[in-house]
Amino acid sequence: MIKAEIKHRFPDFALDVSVEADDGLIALFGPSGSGKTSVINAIAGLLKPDHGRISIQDRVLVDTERGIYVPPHQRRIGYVFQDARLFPHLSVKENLLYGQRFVSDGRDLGPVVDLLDLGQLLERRPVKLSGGEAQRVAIGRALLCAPQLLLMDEPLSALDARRRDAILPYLDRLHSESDVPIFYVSHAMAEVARLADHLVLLRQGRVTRQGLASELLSDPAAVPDIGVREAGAMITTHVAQPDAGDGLSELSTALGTLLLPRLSMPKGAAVRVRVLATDVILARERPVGLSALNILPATVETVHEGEGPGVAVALASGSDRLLARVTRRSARALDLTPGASCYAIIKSVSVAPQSVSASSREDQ
Ligand SMILES: Nc1ncnc2c1ncn2[C@@H]1O[C@H](COP(=O)(O)OP(=O)(O)OP(=O)(O)O)[C@@H](O)[C@H]1O
Repeated sequence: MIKAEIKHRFPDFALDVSVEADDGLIALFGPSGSGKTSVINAIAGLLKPDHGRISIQDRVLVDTERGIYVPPHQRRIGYVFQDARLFPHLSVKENLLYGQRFVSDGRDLGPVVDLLDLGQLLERRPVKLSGGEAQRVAIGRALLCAPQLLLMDEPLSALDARRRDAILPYLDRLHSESDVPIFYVSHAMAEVARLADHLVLLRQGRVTRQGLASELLSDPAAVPDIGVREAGAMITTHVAQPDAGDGLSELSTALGTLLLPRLSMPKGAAVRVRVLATDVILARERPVGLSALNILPATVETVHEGEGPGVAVALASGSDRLLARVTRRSARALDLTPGASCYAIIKSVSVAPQSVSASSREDQ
C-alpha cells in the first residue's frame, strides 16, 4: 500500500493531492503542467512539500507534522527519467553495476539482464545504444538498487512510435514479473490503459478521480478527464484460437467471441484489450449483413452527457465492461437508457496491436 498526501505551493501553481493505492502499477495521468512530475519528485525526495505524509507499506518517508523527512538516497526508490541518463564513459554492464553500489543487498545482475533482454548489450557504451535499448538499461539500473518503489516519468516519451512499441512488451513483463510497485507518469492513455492497475487522474494540481484502472476506464463520468478520443474500456479475456486461418485471432469474452488481427500469443494466454469508445457502434437489434465481425450483446448501465454533441454510454456485456461514444441524437433515437439491451459492434481492424497486451492477472 502506497499513500501520498502532498500539498505544495509554487509561485504560480498549487499542488494538493492525495493518492492511496495498492501495489502494482499506479499510473498518474494528466495534461502537461497538471503536477505529475511534482508528485513523483515529492515521493523521490527531489521536492520537499510544504505539507505532506508519504508512506510505502508501513515505512514513513515524509511526515511534515512529525518532522520526518527521509533523505532521497535513503528512500530505496528507483527513478527512471524520460531520457536514460546513462554514464557515457561506462559500459552497459558498468552502468548496471552502478545501480548496485549503493546497497548491500542489491539484486543479482542475471535476472534483471534476462528480464530486460540486456545480454547482448553488456559490453556496449551508451552511445552505441538505440533510445529504447538505453531506456531498458536505465530501468535495469534502477531495479538493481533493490528499490521498494520504482518511479517512471514518461519513460517512453522521448522514443519514436516504433521504439515505443518495441519497449512496451518489456514494461508488460516488468509489471507482471517484478514485485516492485511502480508509479508511472504519462500523458499517453494508450500506455496507461495497457499497463495500469490503479489510475490517478490529475488536473491543475488536484486529483479528479482515482481507482482501479479497469473500473475507471469504463466509467463514462471519467471521459472528460481522459479525453473523448482516448476514452475506452479494457476487456480482459484469453486467446481461444491464435490463428483463425485468415489473419485473425479469436478471443473469448464473457458473451461471445472477439476477432482481432492475429496476435502473437499462445492459446489460453490472458490478454487485455483496449476498445476505444469511438470504435464501438450500438444497435438495438442484432444487425445482419454487416461487415463488422464483432457483435456482442450488452446492456446499457449509464449514459453520461457531456457538453458537446456526444454521450458516453457504459455497457455491461456479461462480466465485461465496454464504453461507447455515440451522438446525443442517436442515444435518443435508440432510447439508450439504463437497462436497455443492445448490441455493441466493434470492427476487428479498429483494435490496434498496441491495444492488446498480456494480462498479468486472469481475474481482472
Ligand atoms: N521548481 C519549480 N518552481 C516553480 N514552479 C514549478 C516548479 N516545478 C514545477 N513547477 C510548476 O508546477 C506545475 C506542474 O509541473 P509538473 O512538472 O509537475 O507537471 P507535469 O504534469 O509533470 O507536466 P509535464 O507533463 O509537462 O511534464 C507547472 O506549472 C510548473 O511550472
